[in-house]
Amino acid sequence: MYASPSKDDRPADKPWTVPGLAAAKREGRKLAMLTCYDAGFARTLDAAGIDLVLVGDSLGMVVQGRDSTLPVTVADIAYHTACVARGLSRALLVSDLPFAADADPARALEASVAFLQAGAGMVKLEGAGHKLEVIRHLVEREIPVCAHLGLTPQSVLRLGGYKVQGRDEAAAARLREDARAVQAAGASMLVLECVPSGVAAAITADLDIPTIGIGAGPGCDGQVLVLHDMLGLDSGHRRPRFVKDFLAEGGSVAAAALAYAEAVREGRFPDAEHAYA
Ligand SMILES: Nc1nc(=O)c2c([nH]1)NC[C@@H]1CN(c3ccc(C(=O)N[C@@H](CCC(=O)O)C(=O)O)cc3)CN21
Ligand SMILES: CC(C)C(=O)C(=O)O
Repeated sequence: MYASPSKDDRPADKPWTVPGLAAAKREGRKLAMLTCYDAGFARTLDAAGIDLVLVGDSLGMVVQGRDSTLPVTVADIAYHTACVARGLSRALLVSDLPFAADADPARALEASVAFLQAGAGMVKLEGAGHKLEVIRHLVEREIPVCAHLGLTPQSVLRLGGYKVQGRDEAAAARLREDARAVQAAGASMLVLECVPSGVAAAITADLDIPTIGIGAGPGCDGQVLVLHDMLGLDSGHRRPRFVKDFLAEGGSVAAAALAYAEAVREGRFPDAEHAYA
């Protein structure tokens, strides 16, 4: 028997699709995203209503204990993508192209195919510039792409540390141009990391694709945090301003994920204390 549609059919209970993300933005529904690296946490986050999970190259730091994301390989991300995929039934799985795997279109395609075949629904890559060609190459070959601008951790050697980006007017204008360019290249979503709240809000208003902030203020269409950070684990370095421990108030991993999802949806996270002015 087919269930008839009713007011009780919440679209939030259906698996997320790429078109669903753009619809969420149009309808003003905020997206809650967390990183995740294994099936056990994936099941818990999925059940708590987390919309998107990211197998981020942050796994190099929080899982492997390295001091940057640069040593992470395509095989590492593919392995964790397969693990996470087995734990999900509703959340959309995004996998990070690690350092240099997106250096040219052919390499990026090969890695992205491996991630989609392991269960990802989208791949993420850092930057604009020559990466625009990579985005177009992937999107033309039916691979949904999430772009990532602002603080791009794979640029840590050039940047000299993990610092807020787009602080002066010229840098903010460049960031806004890059954001328009990744959308024009075909990106379906955009992560904005460590940018002043006003700049992120302006970019969010400029674009039709959802923006997902981390240290980018409350004006984005969604938020992401590293799982270990929102569970209060010691990351081995100074805790960034945007990190909030949701386990402290939740009392369990499931409650922490639920509290995070609700705080994002209701616009209570991030507040000014967890953003850059
Ligand atoms: N555990 C963890 N959480 C993350 O969010 C994260 C990683 N690892 N690894 C990869 C990158 C590195 N990230 C970081 C790391 C440090 C800061 C940080 O301390 N930022 C300063 C900004 C200072 C400024 O420029 O004003 C801060 O005080 O928040 C930000 C992002 C984000 N990503
Ligand atoms: C922090 C998020 C956005 C990320 O890129 C990662 O986990 O690698």
